[in-house]
Amino acid sequence: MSHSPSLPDRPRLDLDPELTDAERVSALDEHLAEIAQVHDELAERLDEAEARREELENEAGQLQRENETLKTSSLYVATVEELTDEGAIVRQHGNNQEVLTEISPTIEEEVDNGDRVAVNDSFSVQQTLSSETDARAQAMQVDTRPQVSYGDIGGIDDQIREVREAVELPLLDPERFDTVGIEPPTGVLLHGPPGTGKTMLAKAVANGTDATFIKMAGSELVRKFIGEGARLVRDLFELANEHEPAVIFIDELDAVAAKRTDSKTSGDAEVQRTMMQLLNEMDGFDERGDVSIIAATNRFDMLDPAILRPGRFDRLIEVPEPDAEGREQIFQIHTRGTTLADDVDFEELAELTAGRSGAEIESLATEAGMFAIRDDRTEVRMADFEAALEKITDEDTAAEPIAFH
Ligand SMILES: Nc1ncnc2c1ncn2[C@@H]1O[C@H](COP(=O)(O)OP(=O)(O)OP(=O)(O)O)[C@@H](O)[C@H]1O
Repeated sequence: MSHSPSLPDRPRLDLDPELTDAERVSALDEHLAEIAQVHDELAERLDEAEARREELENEAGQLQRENETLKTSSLYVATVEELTDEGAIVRQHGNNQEVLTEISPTIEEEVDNGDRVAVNDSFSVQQTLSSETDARAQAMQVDTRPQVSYGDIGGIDDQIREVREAVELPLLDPERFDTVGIEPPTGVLLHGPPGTGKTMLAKAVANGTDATFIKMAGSELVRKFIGEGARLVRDLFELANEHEPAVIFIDELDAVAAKRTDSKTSGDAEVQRTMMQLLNEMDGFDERGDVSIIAATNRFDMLDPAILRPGRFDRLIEVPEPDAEGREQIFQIHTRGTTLADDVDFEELAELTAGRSGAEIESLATEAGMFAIRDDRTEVRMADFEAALEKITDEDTAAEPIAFH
């Protein structure tokens, strides 16, 4: 197809006034023929242009559709294992498949080993994932100055003492262990029902030793960051080293360290890999500096005994539901900033809340405050606590038929 930009010249007609009629007619005929020719030529050009327009329209439509599918089709998340001359080796999360693939030229420069990237159906790397979506940032919560102190925790004084012995002493006074000739515990495992202050305790230890608190939730490792568990565990210990002194807190340890089952599903294999990485990190713990490891679980019975061997989580501390005295203390702690009426009796409230955890007592105190606010009062009365307790008990009954006491 020709696309010559210039159009044929417009035929000109110069009639000599001296011409005879016959000559004039023949000149006009000739001119008409020229015009007809230019017309044909232009008509042909127009056809060509129309055809070209149609072709371009089709092309545009196709690109538009491709663009839409690219935008709407899901991309898979993978990690770049290695950049080679032949392309990038990426490992897809979820199924752990390793593939040799190419990187889209527009982002070739940005991609590095270890990056999280998005790949399309044919595994070609389409984009690198920004730091906001970076699993490391999402999976770990770093608090350089946790605000919890031992005085904020009620009813578990023995546990506080035990944790301090196991974690603070080796950090603050390592010679004492040397002198007696014993190894300080490697990891402390807090176990007990939910909401009893295990996380608080780990934060308070970090606060008490001026250490950075780094938390990772075991359940998220296996649910949200499938395929990345082992790498994240390695990152966790690396991060702790960078932030020395640091307290590593692994919540819901049972999610990554459950007893081995016979099933050979890939999910299980993935959890196993994560646990192996954790065991490796803990076994290499001697060379580590001022890093303490604390873990928590509500499902002690589910733990793989391998994780409890000496040199791993070798200090077990049970954090039970608070007793009456503990509940009274927790009421006091969570109403420190509250204006209380004289009739508020924590001893009685403690009796009324048998079986409740610290977390539940905290929400009870908040709920009681809400009753006072609704009633336009500035002080919270005993009746507000009672109403709050009733509300919470009703909610429990609605949520599950077997309620607390
Ligand atoms: N012993 C306690 N003293 C004071 N407050 C407590 C106590 N236990 C729990 N709380 C309150 O409940 C909240 C939740 O507690 P925390 O997260 O420490 O519980 P946990 O044992 O780690 O729970 P889970 O097992 O569900 O992670 C705390 O922020 C705190 O306000």
